Amino acid sequence: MKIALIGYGKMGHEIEKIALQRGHEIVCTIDLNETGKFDSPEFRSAEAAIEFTSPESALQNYRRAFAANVPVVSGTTGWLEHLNEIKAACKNEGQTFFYASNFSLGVNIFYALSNYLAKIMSQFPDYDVRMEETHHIHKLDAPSGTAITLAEGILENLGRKETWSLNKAGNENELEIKVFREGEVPGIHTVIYESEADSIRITHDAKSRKGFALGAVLAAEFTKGKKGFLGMKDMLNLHP
Ligand SMILES: NC(=O)C1=CN([C@@H]2O[C@H](COP(=O)(O)OP(=O)(O)OC[C@H]3O[C@@H](n4cnc5c(N)ncnc54)[C@H](O)[C@@H]3O)[C@@H](O)[C@H]2O)C=CC1
Ligand SMILES: O=C(O)C1=N[C@H](C(=O)O)C[C@H](O)C1
Repeated sequence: MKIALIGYGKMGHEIEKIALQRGHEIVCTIDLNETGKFDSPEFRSAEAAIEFTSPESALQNYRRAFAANVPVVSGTTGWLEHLNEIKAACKNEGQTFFYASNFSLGVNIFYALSNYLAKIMSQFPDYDVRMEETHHIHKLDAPSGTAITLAEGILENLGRKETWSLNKAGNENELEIKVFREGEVPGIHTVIYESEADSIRITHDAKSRKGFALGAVLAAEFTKGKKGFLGMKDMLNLHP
């Protein structure tokens, strides 16, 4: 497949390695201040563009790729206030867009496990729930996109928390997400249920960025011949 990379940072480089190993061709890379490349024949020839940039630039990148009729796979976090605009572009303009807050298989299994645990815990109000996430010091957004997806699943399935809050314990209707930034940590997410008697913790600990990158390349392969807004639920049959 002909793949373009929008964002040639930590994830862009990791994705390039996996894409080449899987026999794909990288036809174009676009990083900061290279927007002219969106109009190039190389970019226009891409069968999918994989976008990992920054919260502020993601939306513009999607629009530019759509203008060239190139399907987009994106993992950039922190831009979801514009989600409806992108869903509308898929529906009304026939664009293809695949989004995941986390592309790794392990985290998507973890989402399903956490949703199931929350459903069980809806019957046991003696347990309070909180979350923790740890990432490298370069990360721009907090909490992580993964933590927000986990929190949304818990709110939906637990039924006794109304919203999540960042680093703010105390209000019993709020699910606290505690954020840590340390060294070069690729990503650790923990969900903790605690009663007076005991605690139950489930953790996903990424060993590297390989799992995220493989998932993004698999998603690009999955978009072939498809239109509309796609996600991991479409690619994997994991979420209850
Ligand atoms: N969904 C997932 O599975 C994962 C998501 N991420 C997310 O992906 C994003 C990028 O992560 P990293 O690669 O670690 O960051 P990074 O900072 O290493 O790389 C981002 C790259 O995008 C470039 N960039 C910034 N603005 C741009 C623009 N307007 N056009 C083109 N390029 C631009 C930067 O110069 C940089 O090279 C973050 O939002 C992060 O949270 C990261 C890992 C996994
Ligand atoms: O910025 C990162 O590195 C990561 N970002 C994603 C997120 O915000 O959840 C996914 C992963 O945890 C790594």
